Amino acid sequence: MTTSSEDLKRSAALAALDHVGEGMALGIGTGSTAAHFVRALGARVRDGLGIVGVPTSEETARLCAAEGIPLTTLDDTPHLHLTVDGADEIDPALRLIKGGGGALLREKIVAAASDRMIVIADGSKAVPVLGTFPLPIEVNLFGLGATLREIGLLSAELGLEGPIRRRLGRDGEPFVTDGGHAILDACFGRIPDPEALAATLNTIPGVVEHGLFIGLATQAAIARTDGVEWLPAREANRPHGARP
Ligand SMILES: O=C(CO)[C@H](O)[C@H](O)COP(=O)(O)O
Repeated sequence: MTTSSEDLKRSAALAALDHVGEGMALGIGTGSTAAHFVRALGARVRDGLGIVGVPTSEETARLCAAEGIPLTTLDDTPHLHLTVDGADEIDPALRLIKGGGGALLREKIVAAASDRMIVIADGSKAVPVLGTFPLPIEVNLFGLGATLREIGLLSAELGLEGPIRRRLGRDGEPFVTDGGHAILDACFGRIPDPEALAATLNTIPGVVEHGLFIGLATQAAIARTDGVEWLPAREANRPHGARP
């Protein structure tokens, strides 16, 4: 019997669900893998599990509502126990590229508000070096051309070259995030020093956020045909608010 990629995503989601307990405040991720988690969590909630969730996108909020998962906001619940989310790439140090679904800003805010972040993914997302997946960068619509130029110039100083394109939606129109911003997809290829690139992007005024998640994931559940591999690069329970 063959195992489909959806089966693997579901296996990773179910492995993460084992870490959810009564009374938890959860960050709930976005994307097709996170959707498996939402559906499995919904079934547990209907069986009586008491949790509240903060969704990382309008799409996830709609799915949670359909599953009967009680939702809250970071205004009412600013400290979360655990976030479960997918990723586009995961390296051995648990550094991530996220934002393939365009939700990276809320995903990063929610992950940063959480004691722990479990990344769920099928094996295709585990890479030795980040960068094959184009890096999503959320930018303000004002000054978009100038921001794009600045990203190109500063990343070239780090030895990173390649096209940077404004993302289009399925309808061919420019993609707009839940926060009303644009996404640029930077096709740099290998990113040997993600910390340096993150620090550089953080200095560019029009950049709202970027898809490099560094020091946020505490564990990853990577589902392969022979089972779920956990990457515990660091033990869970990063002190709240402490980031390297
Ligand atoms: O970062 C994300 C959305 O912004 C997703 O978690 C990431 O794109 C993975 O999605 P999928 O599980 O559908 O492959």
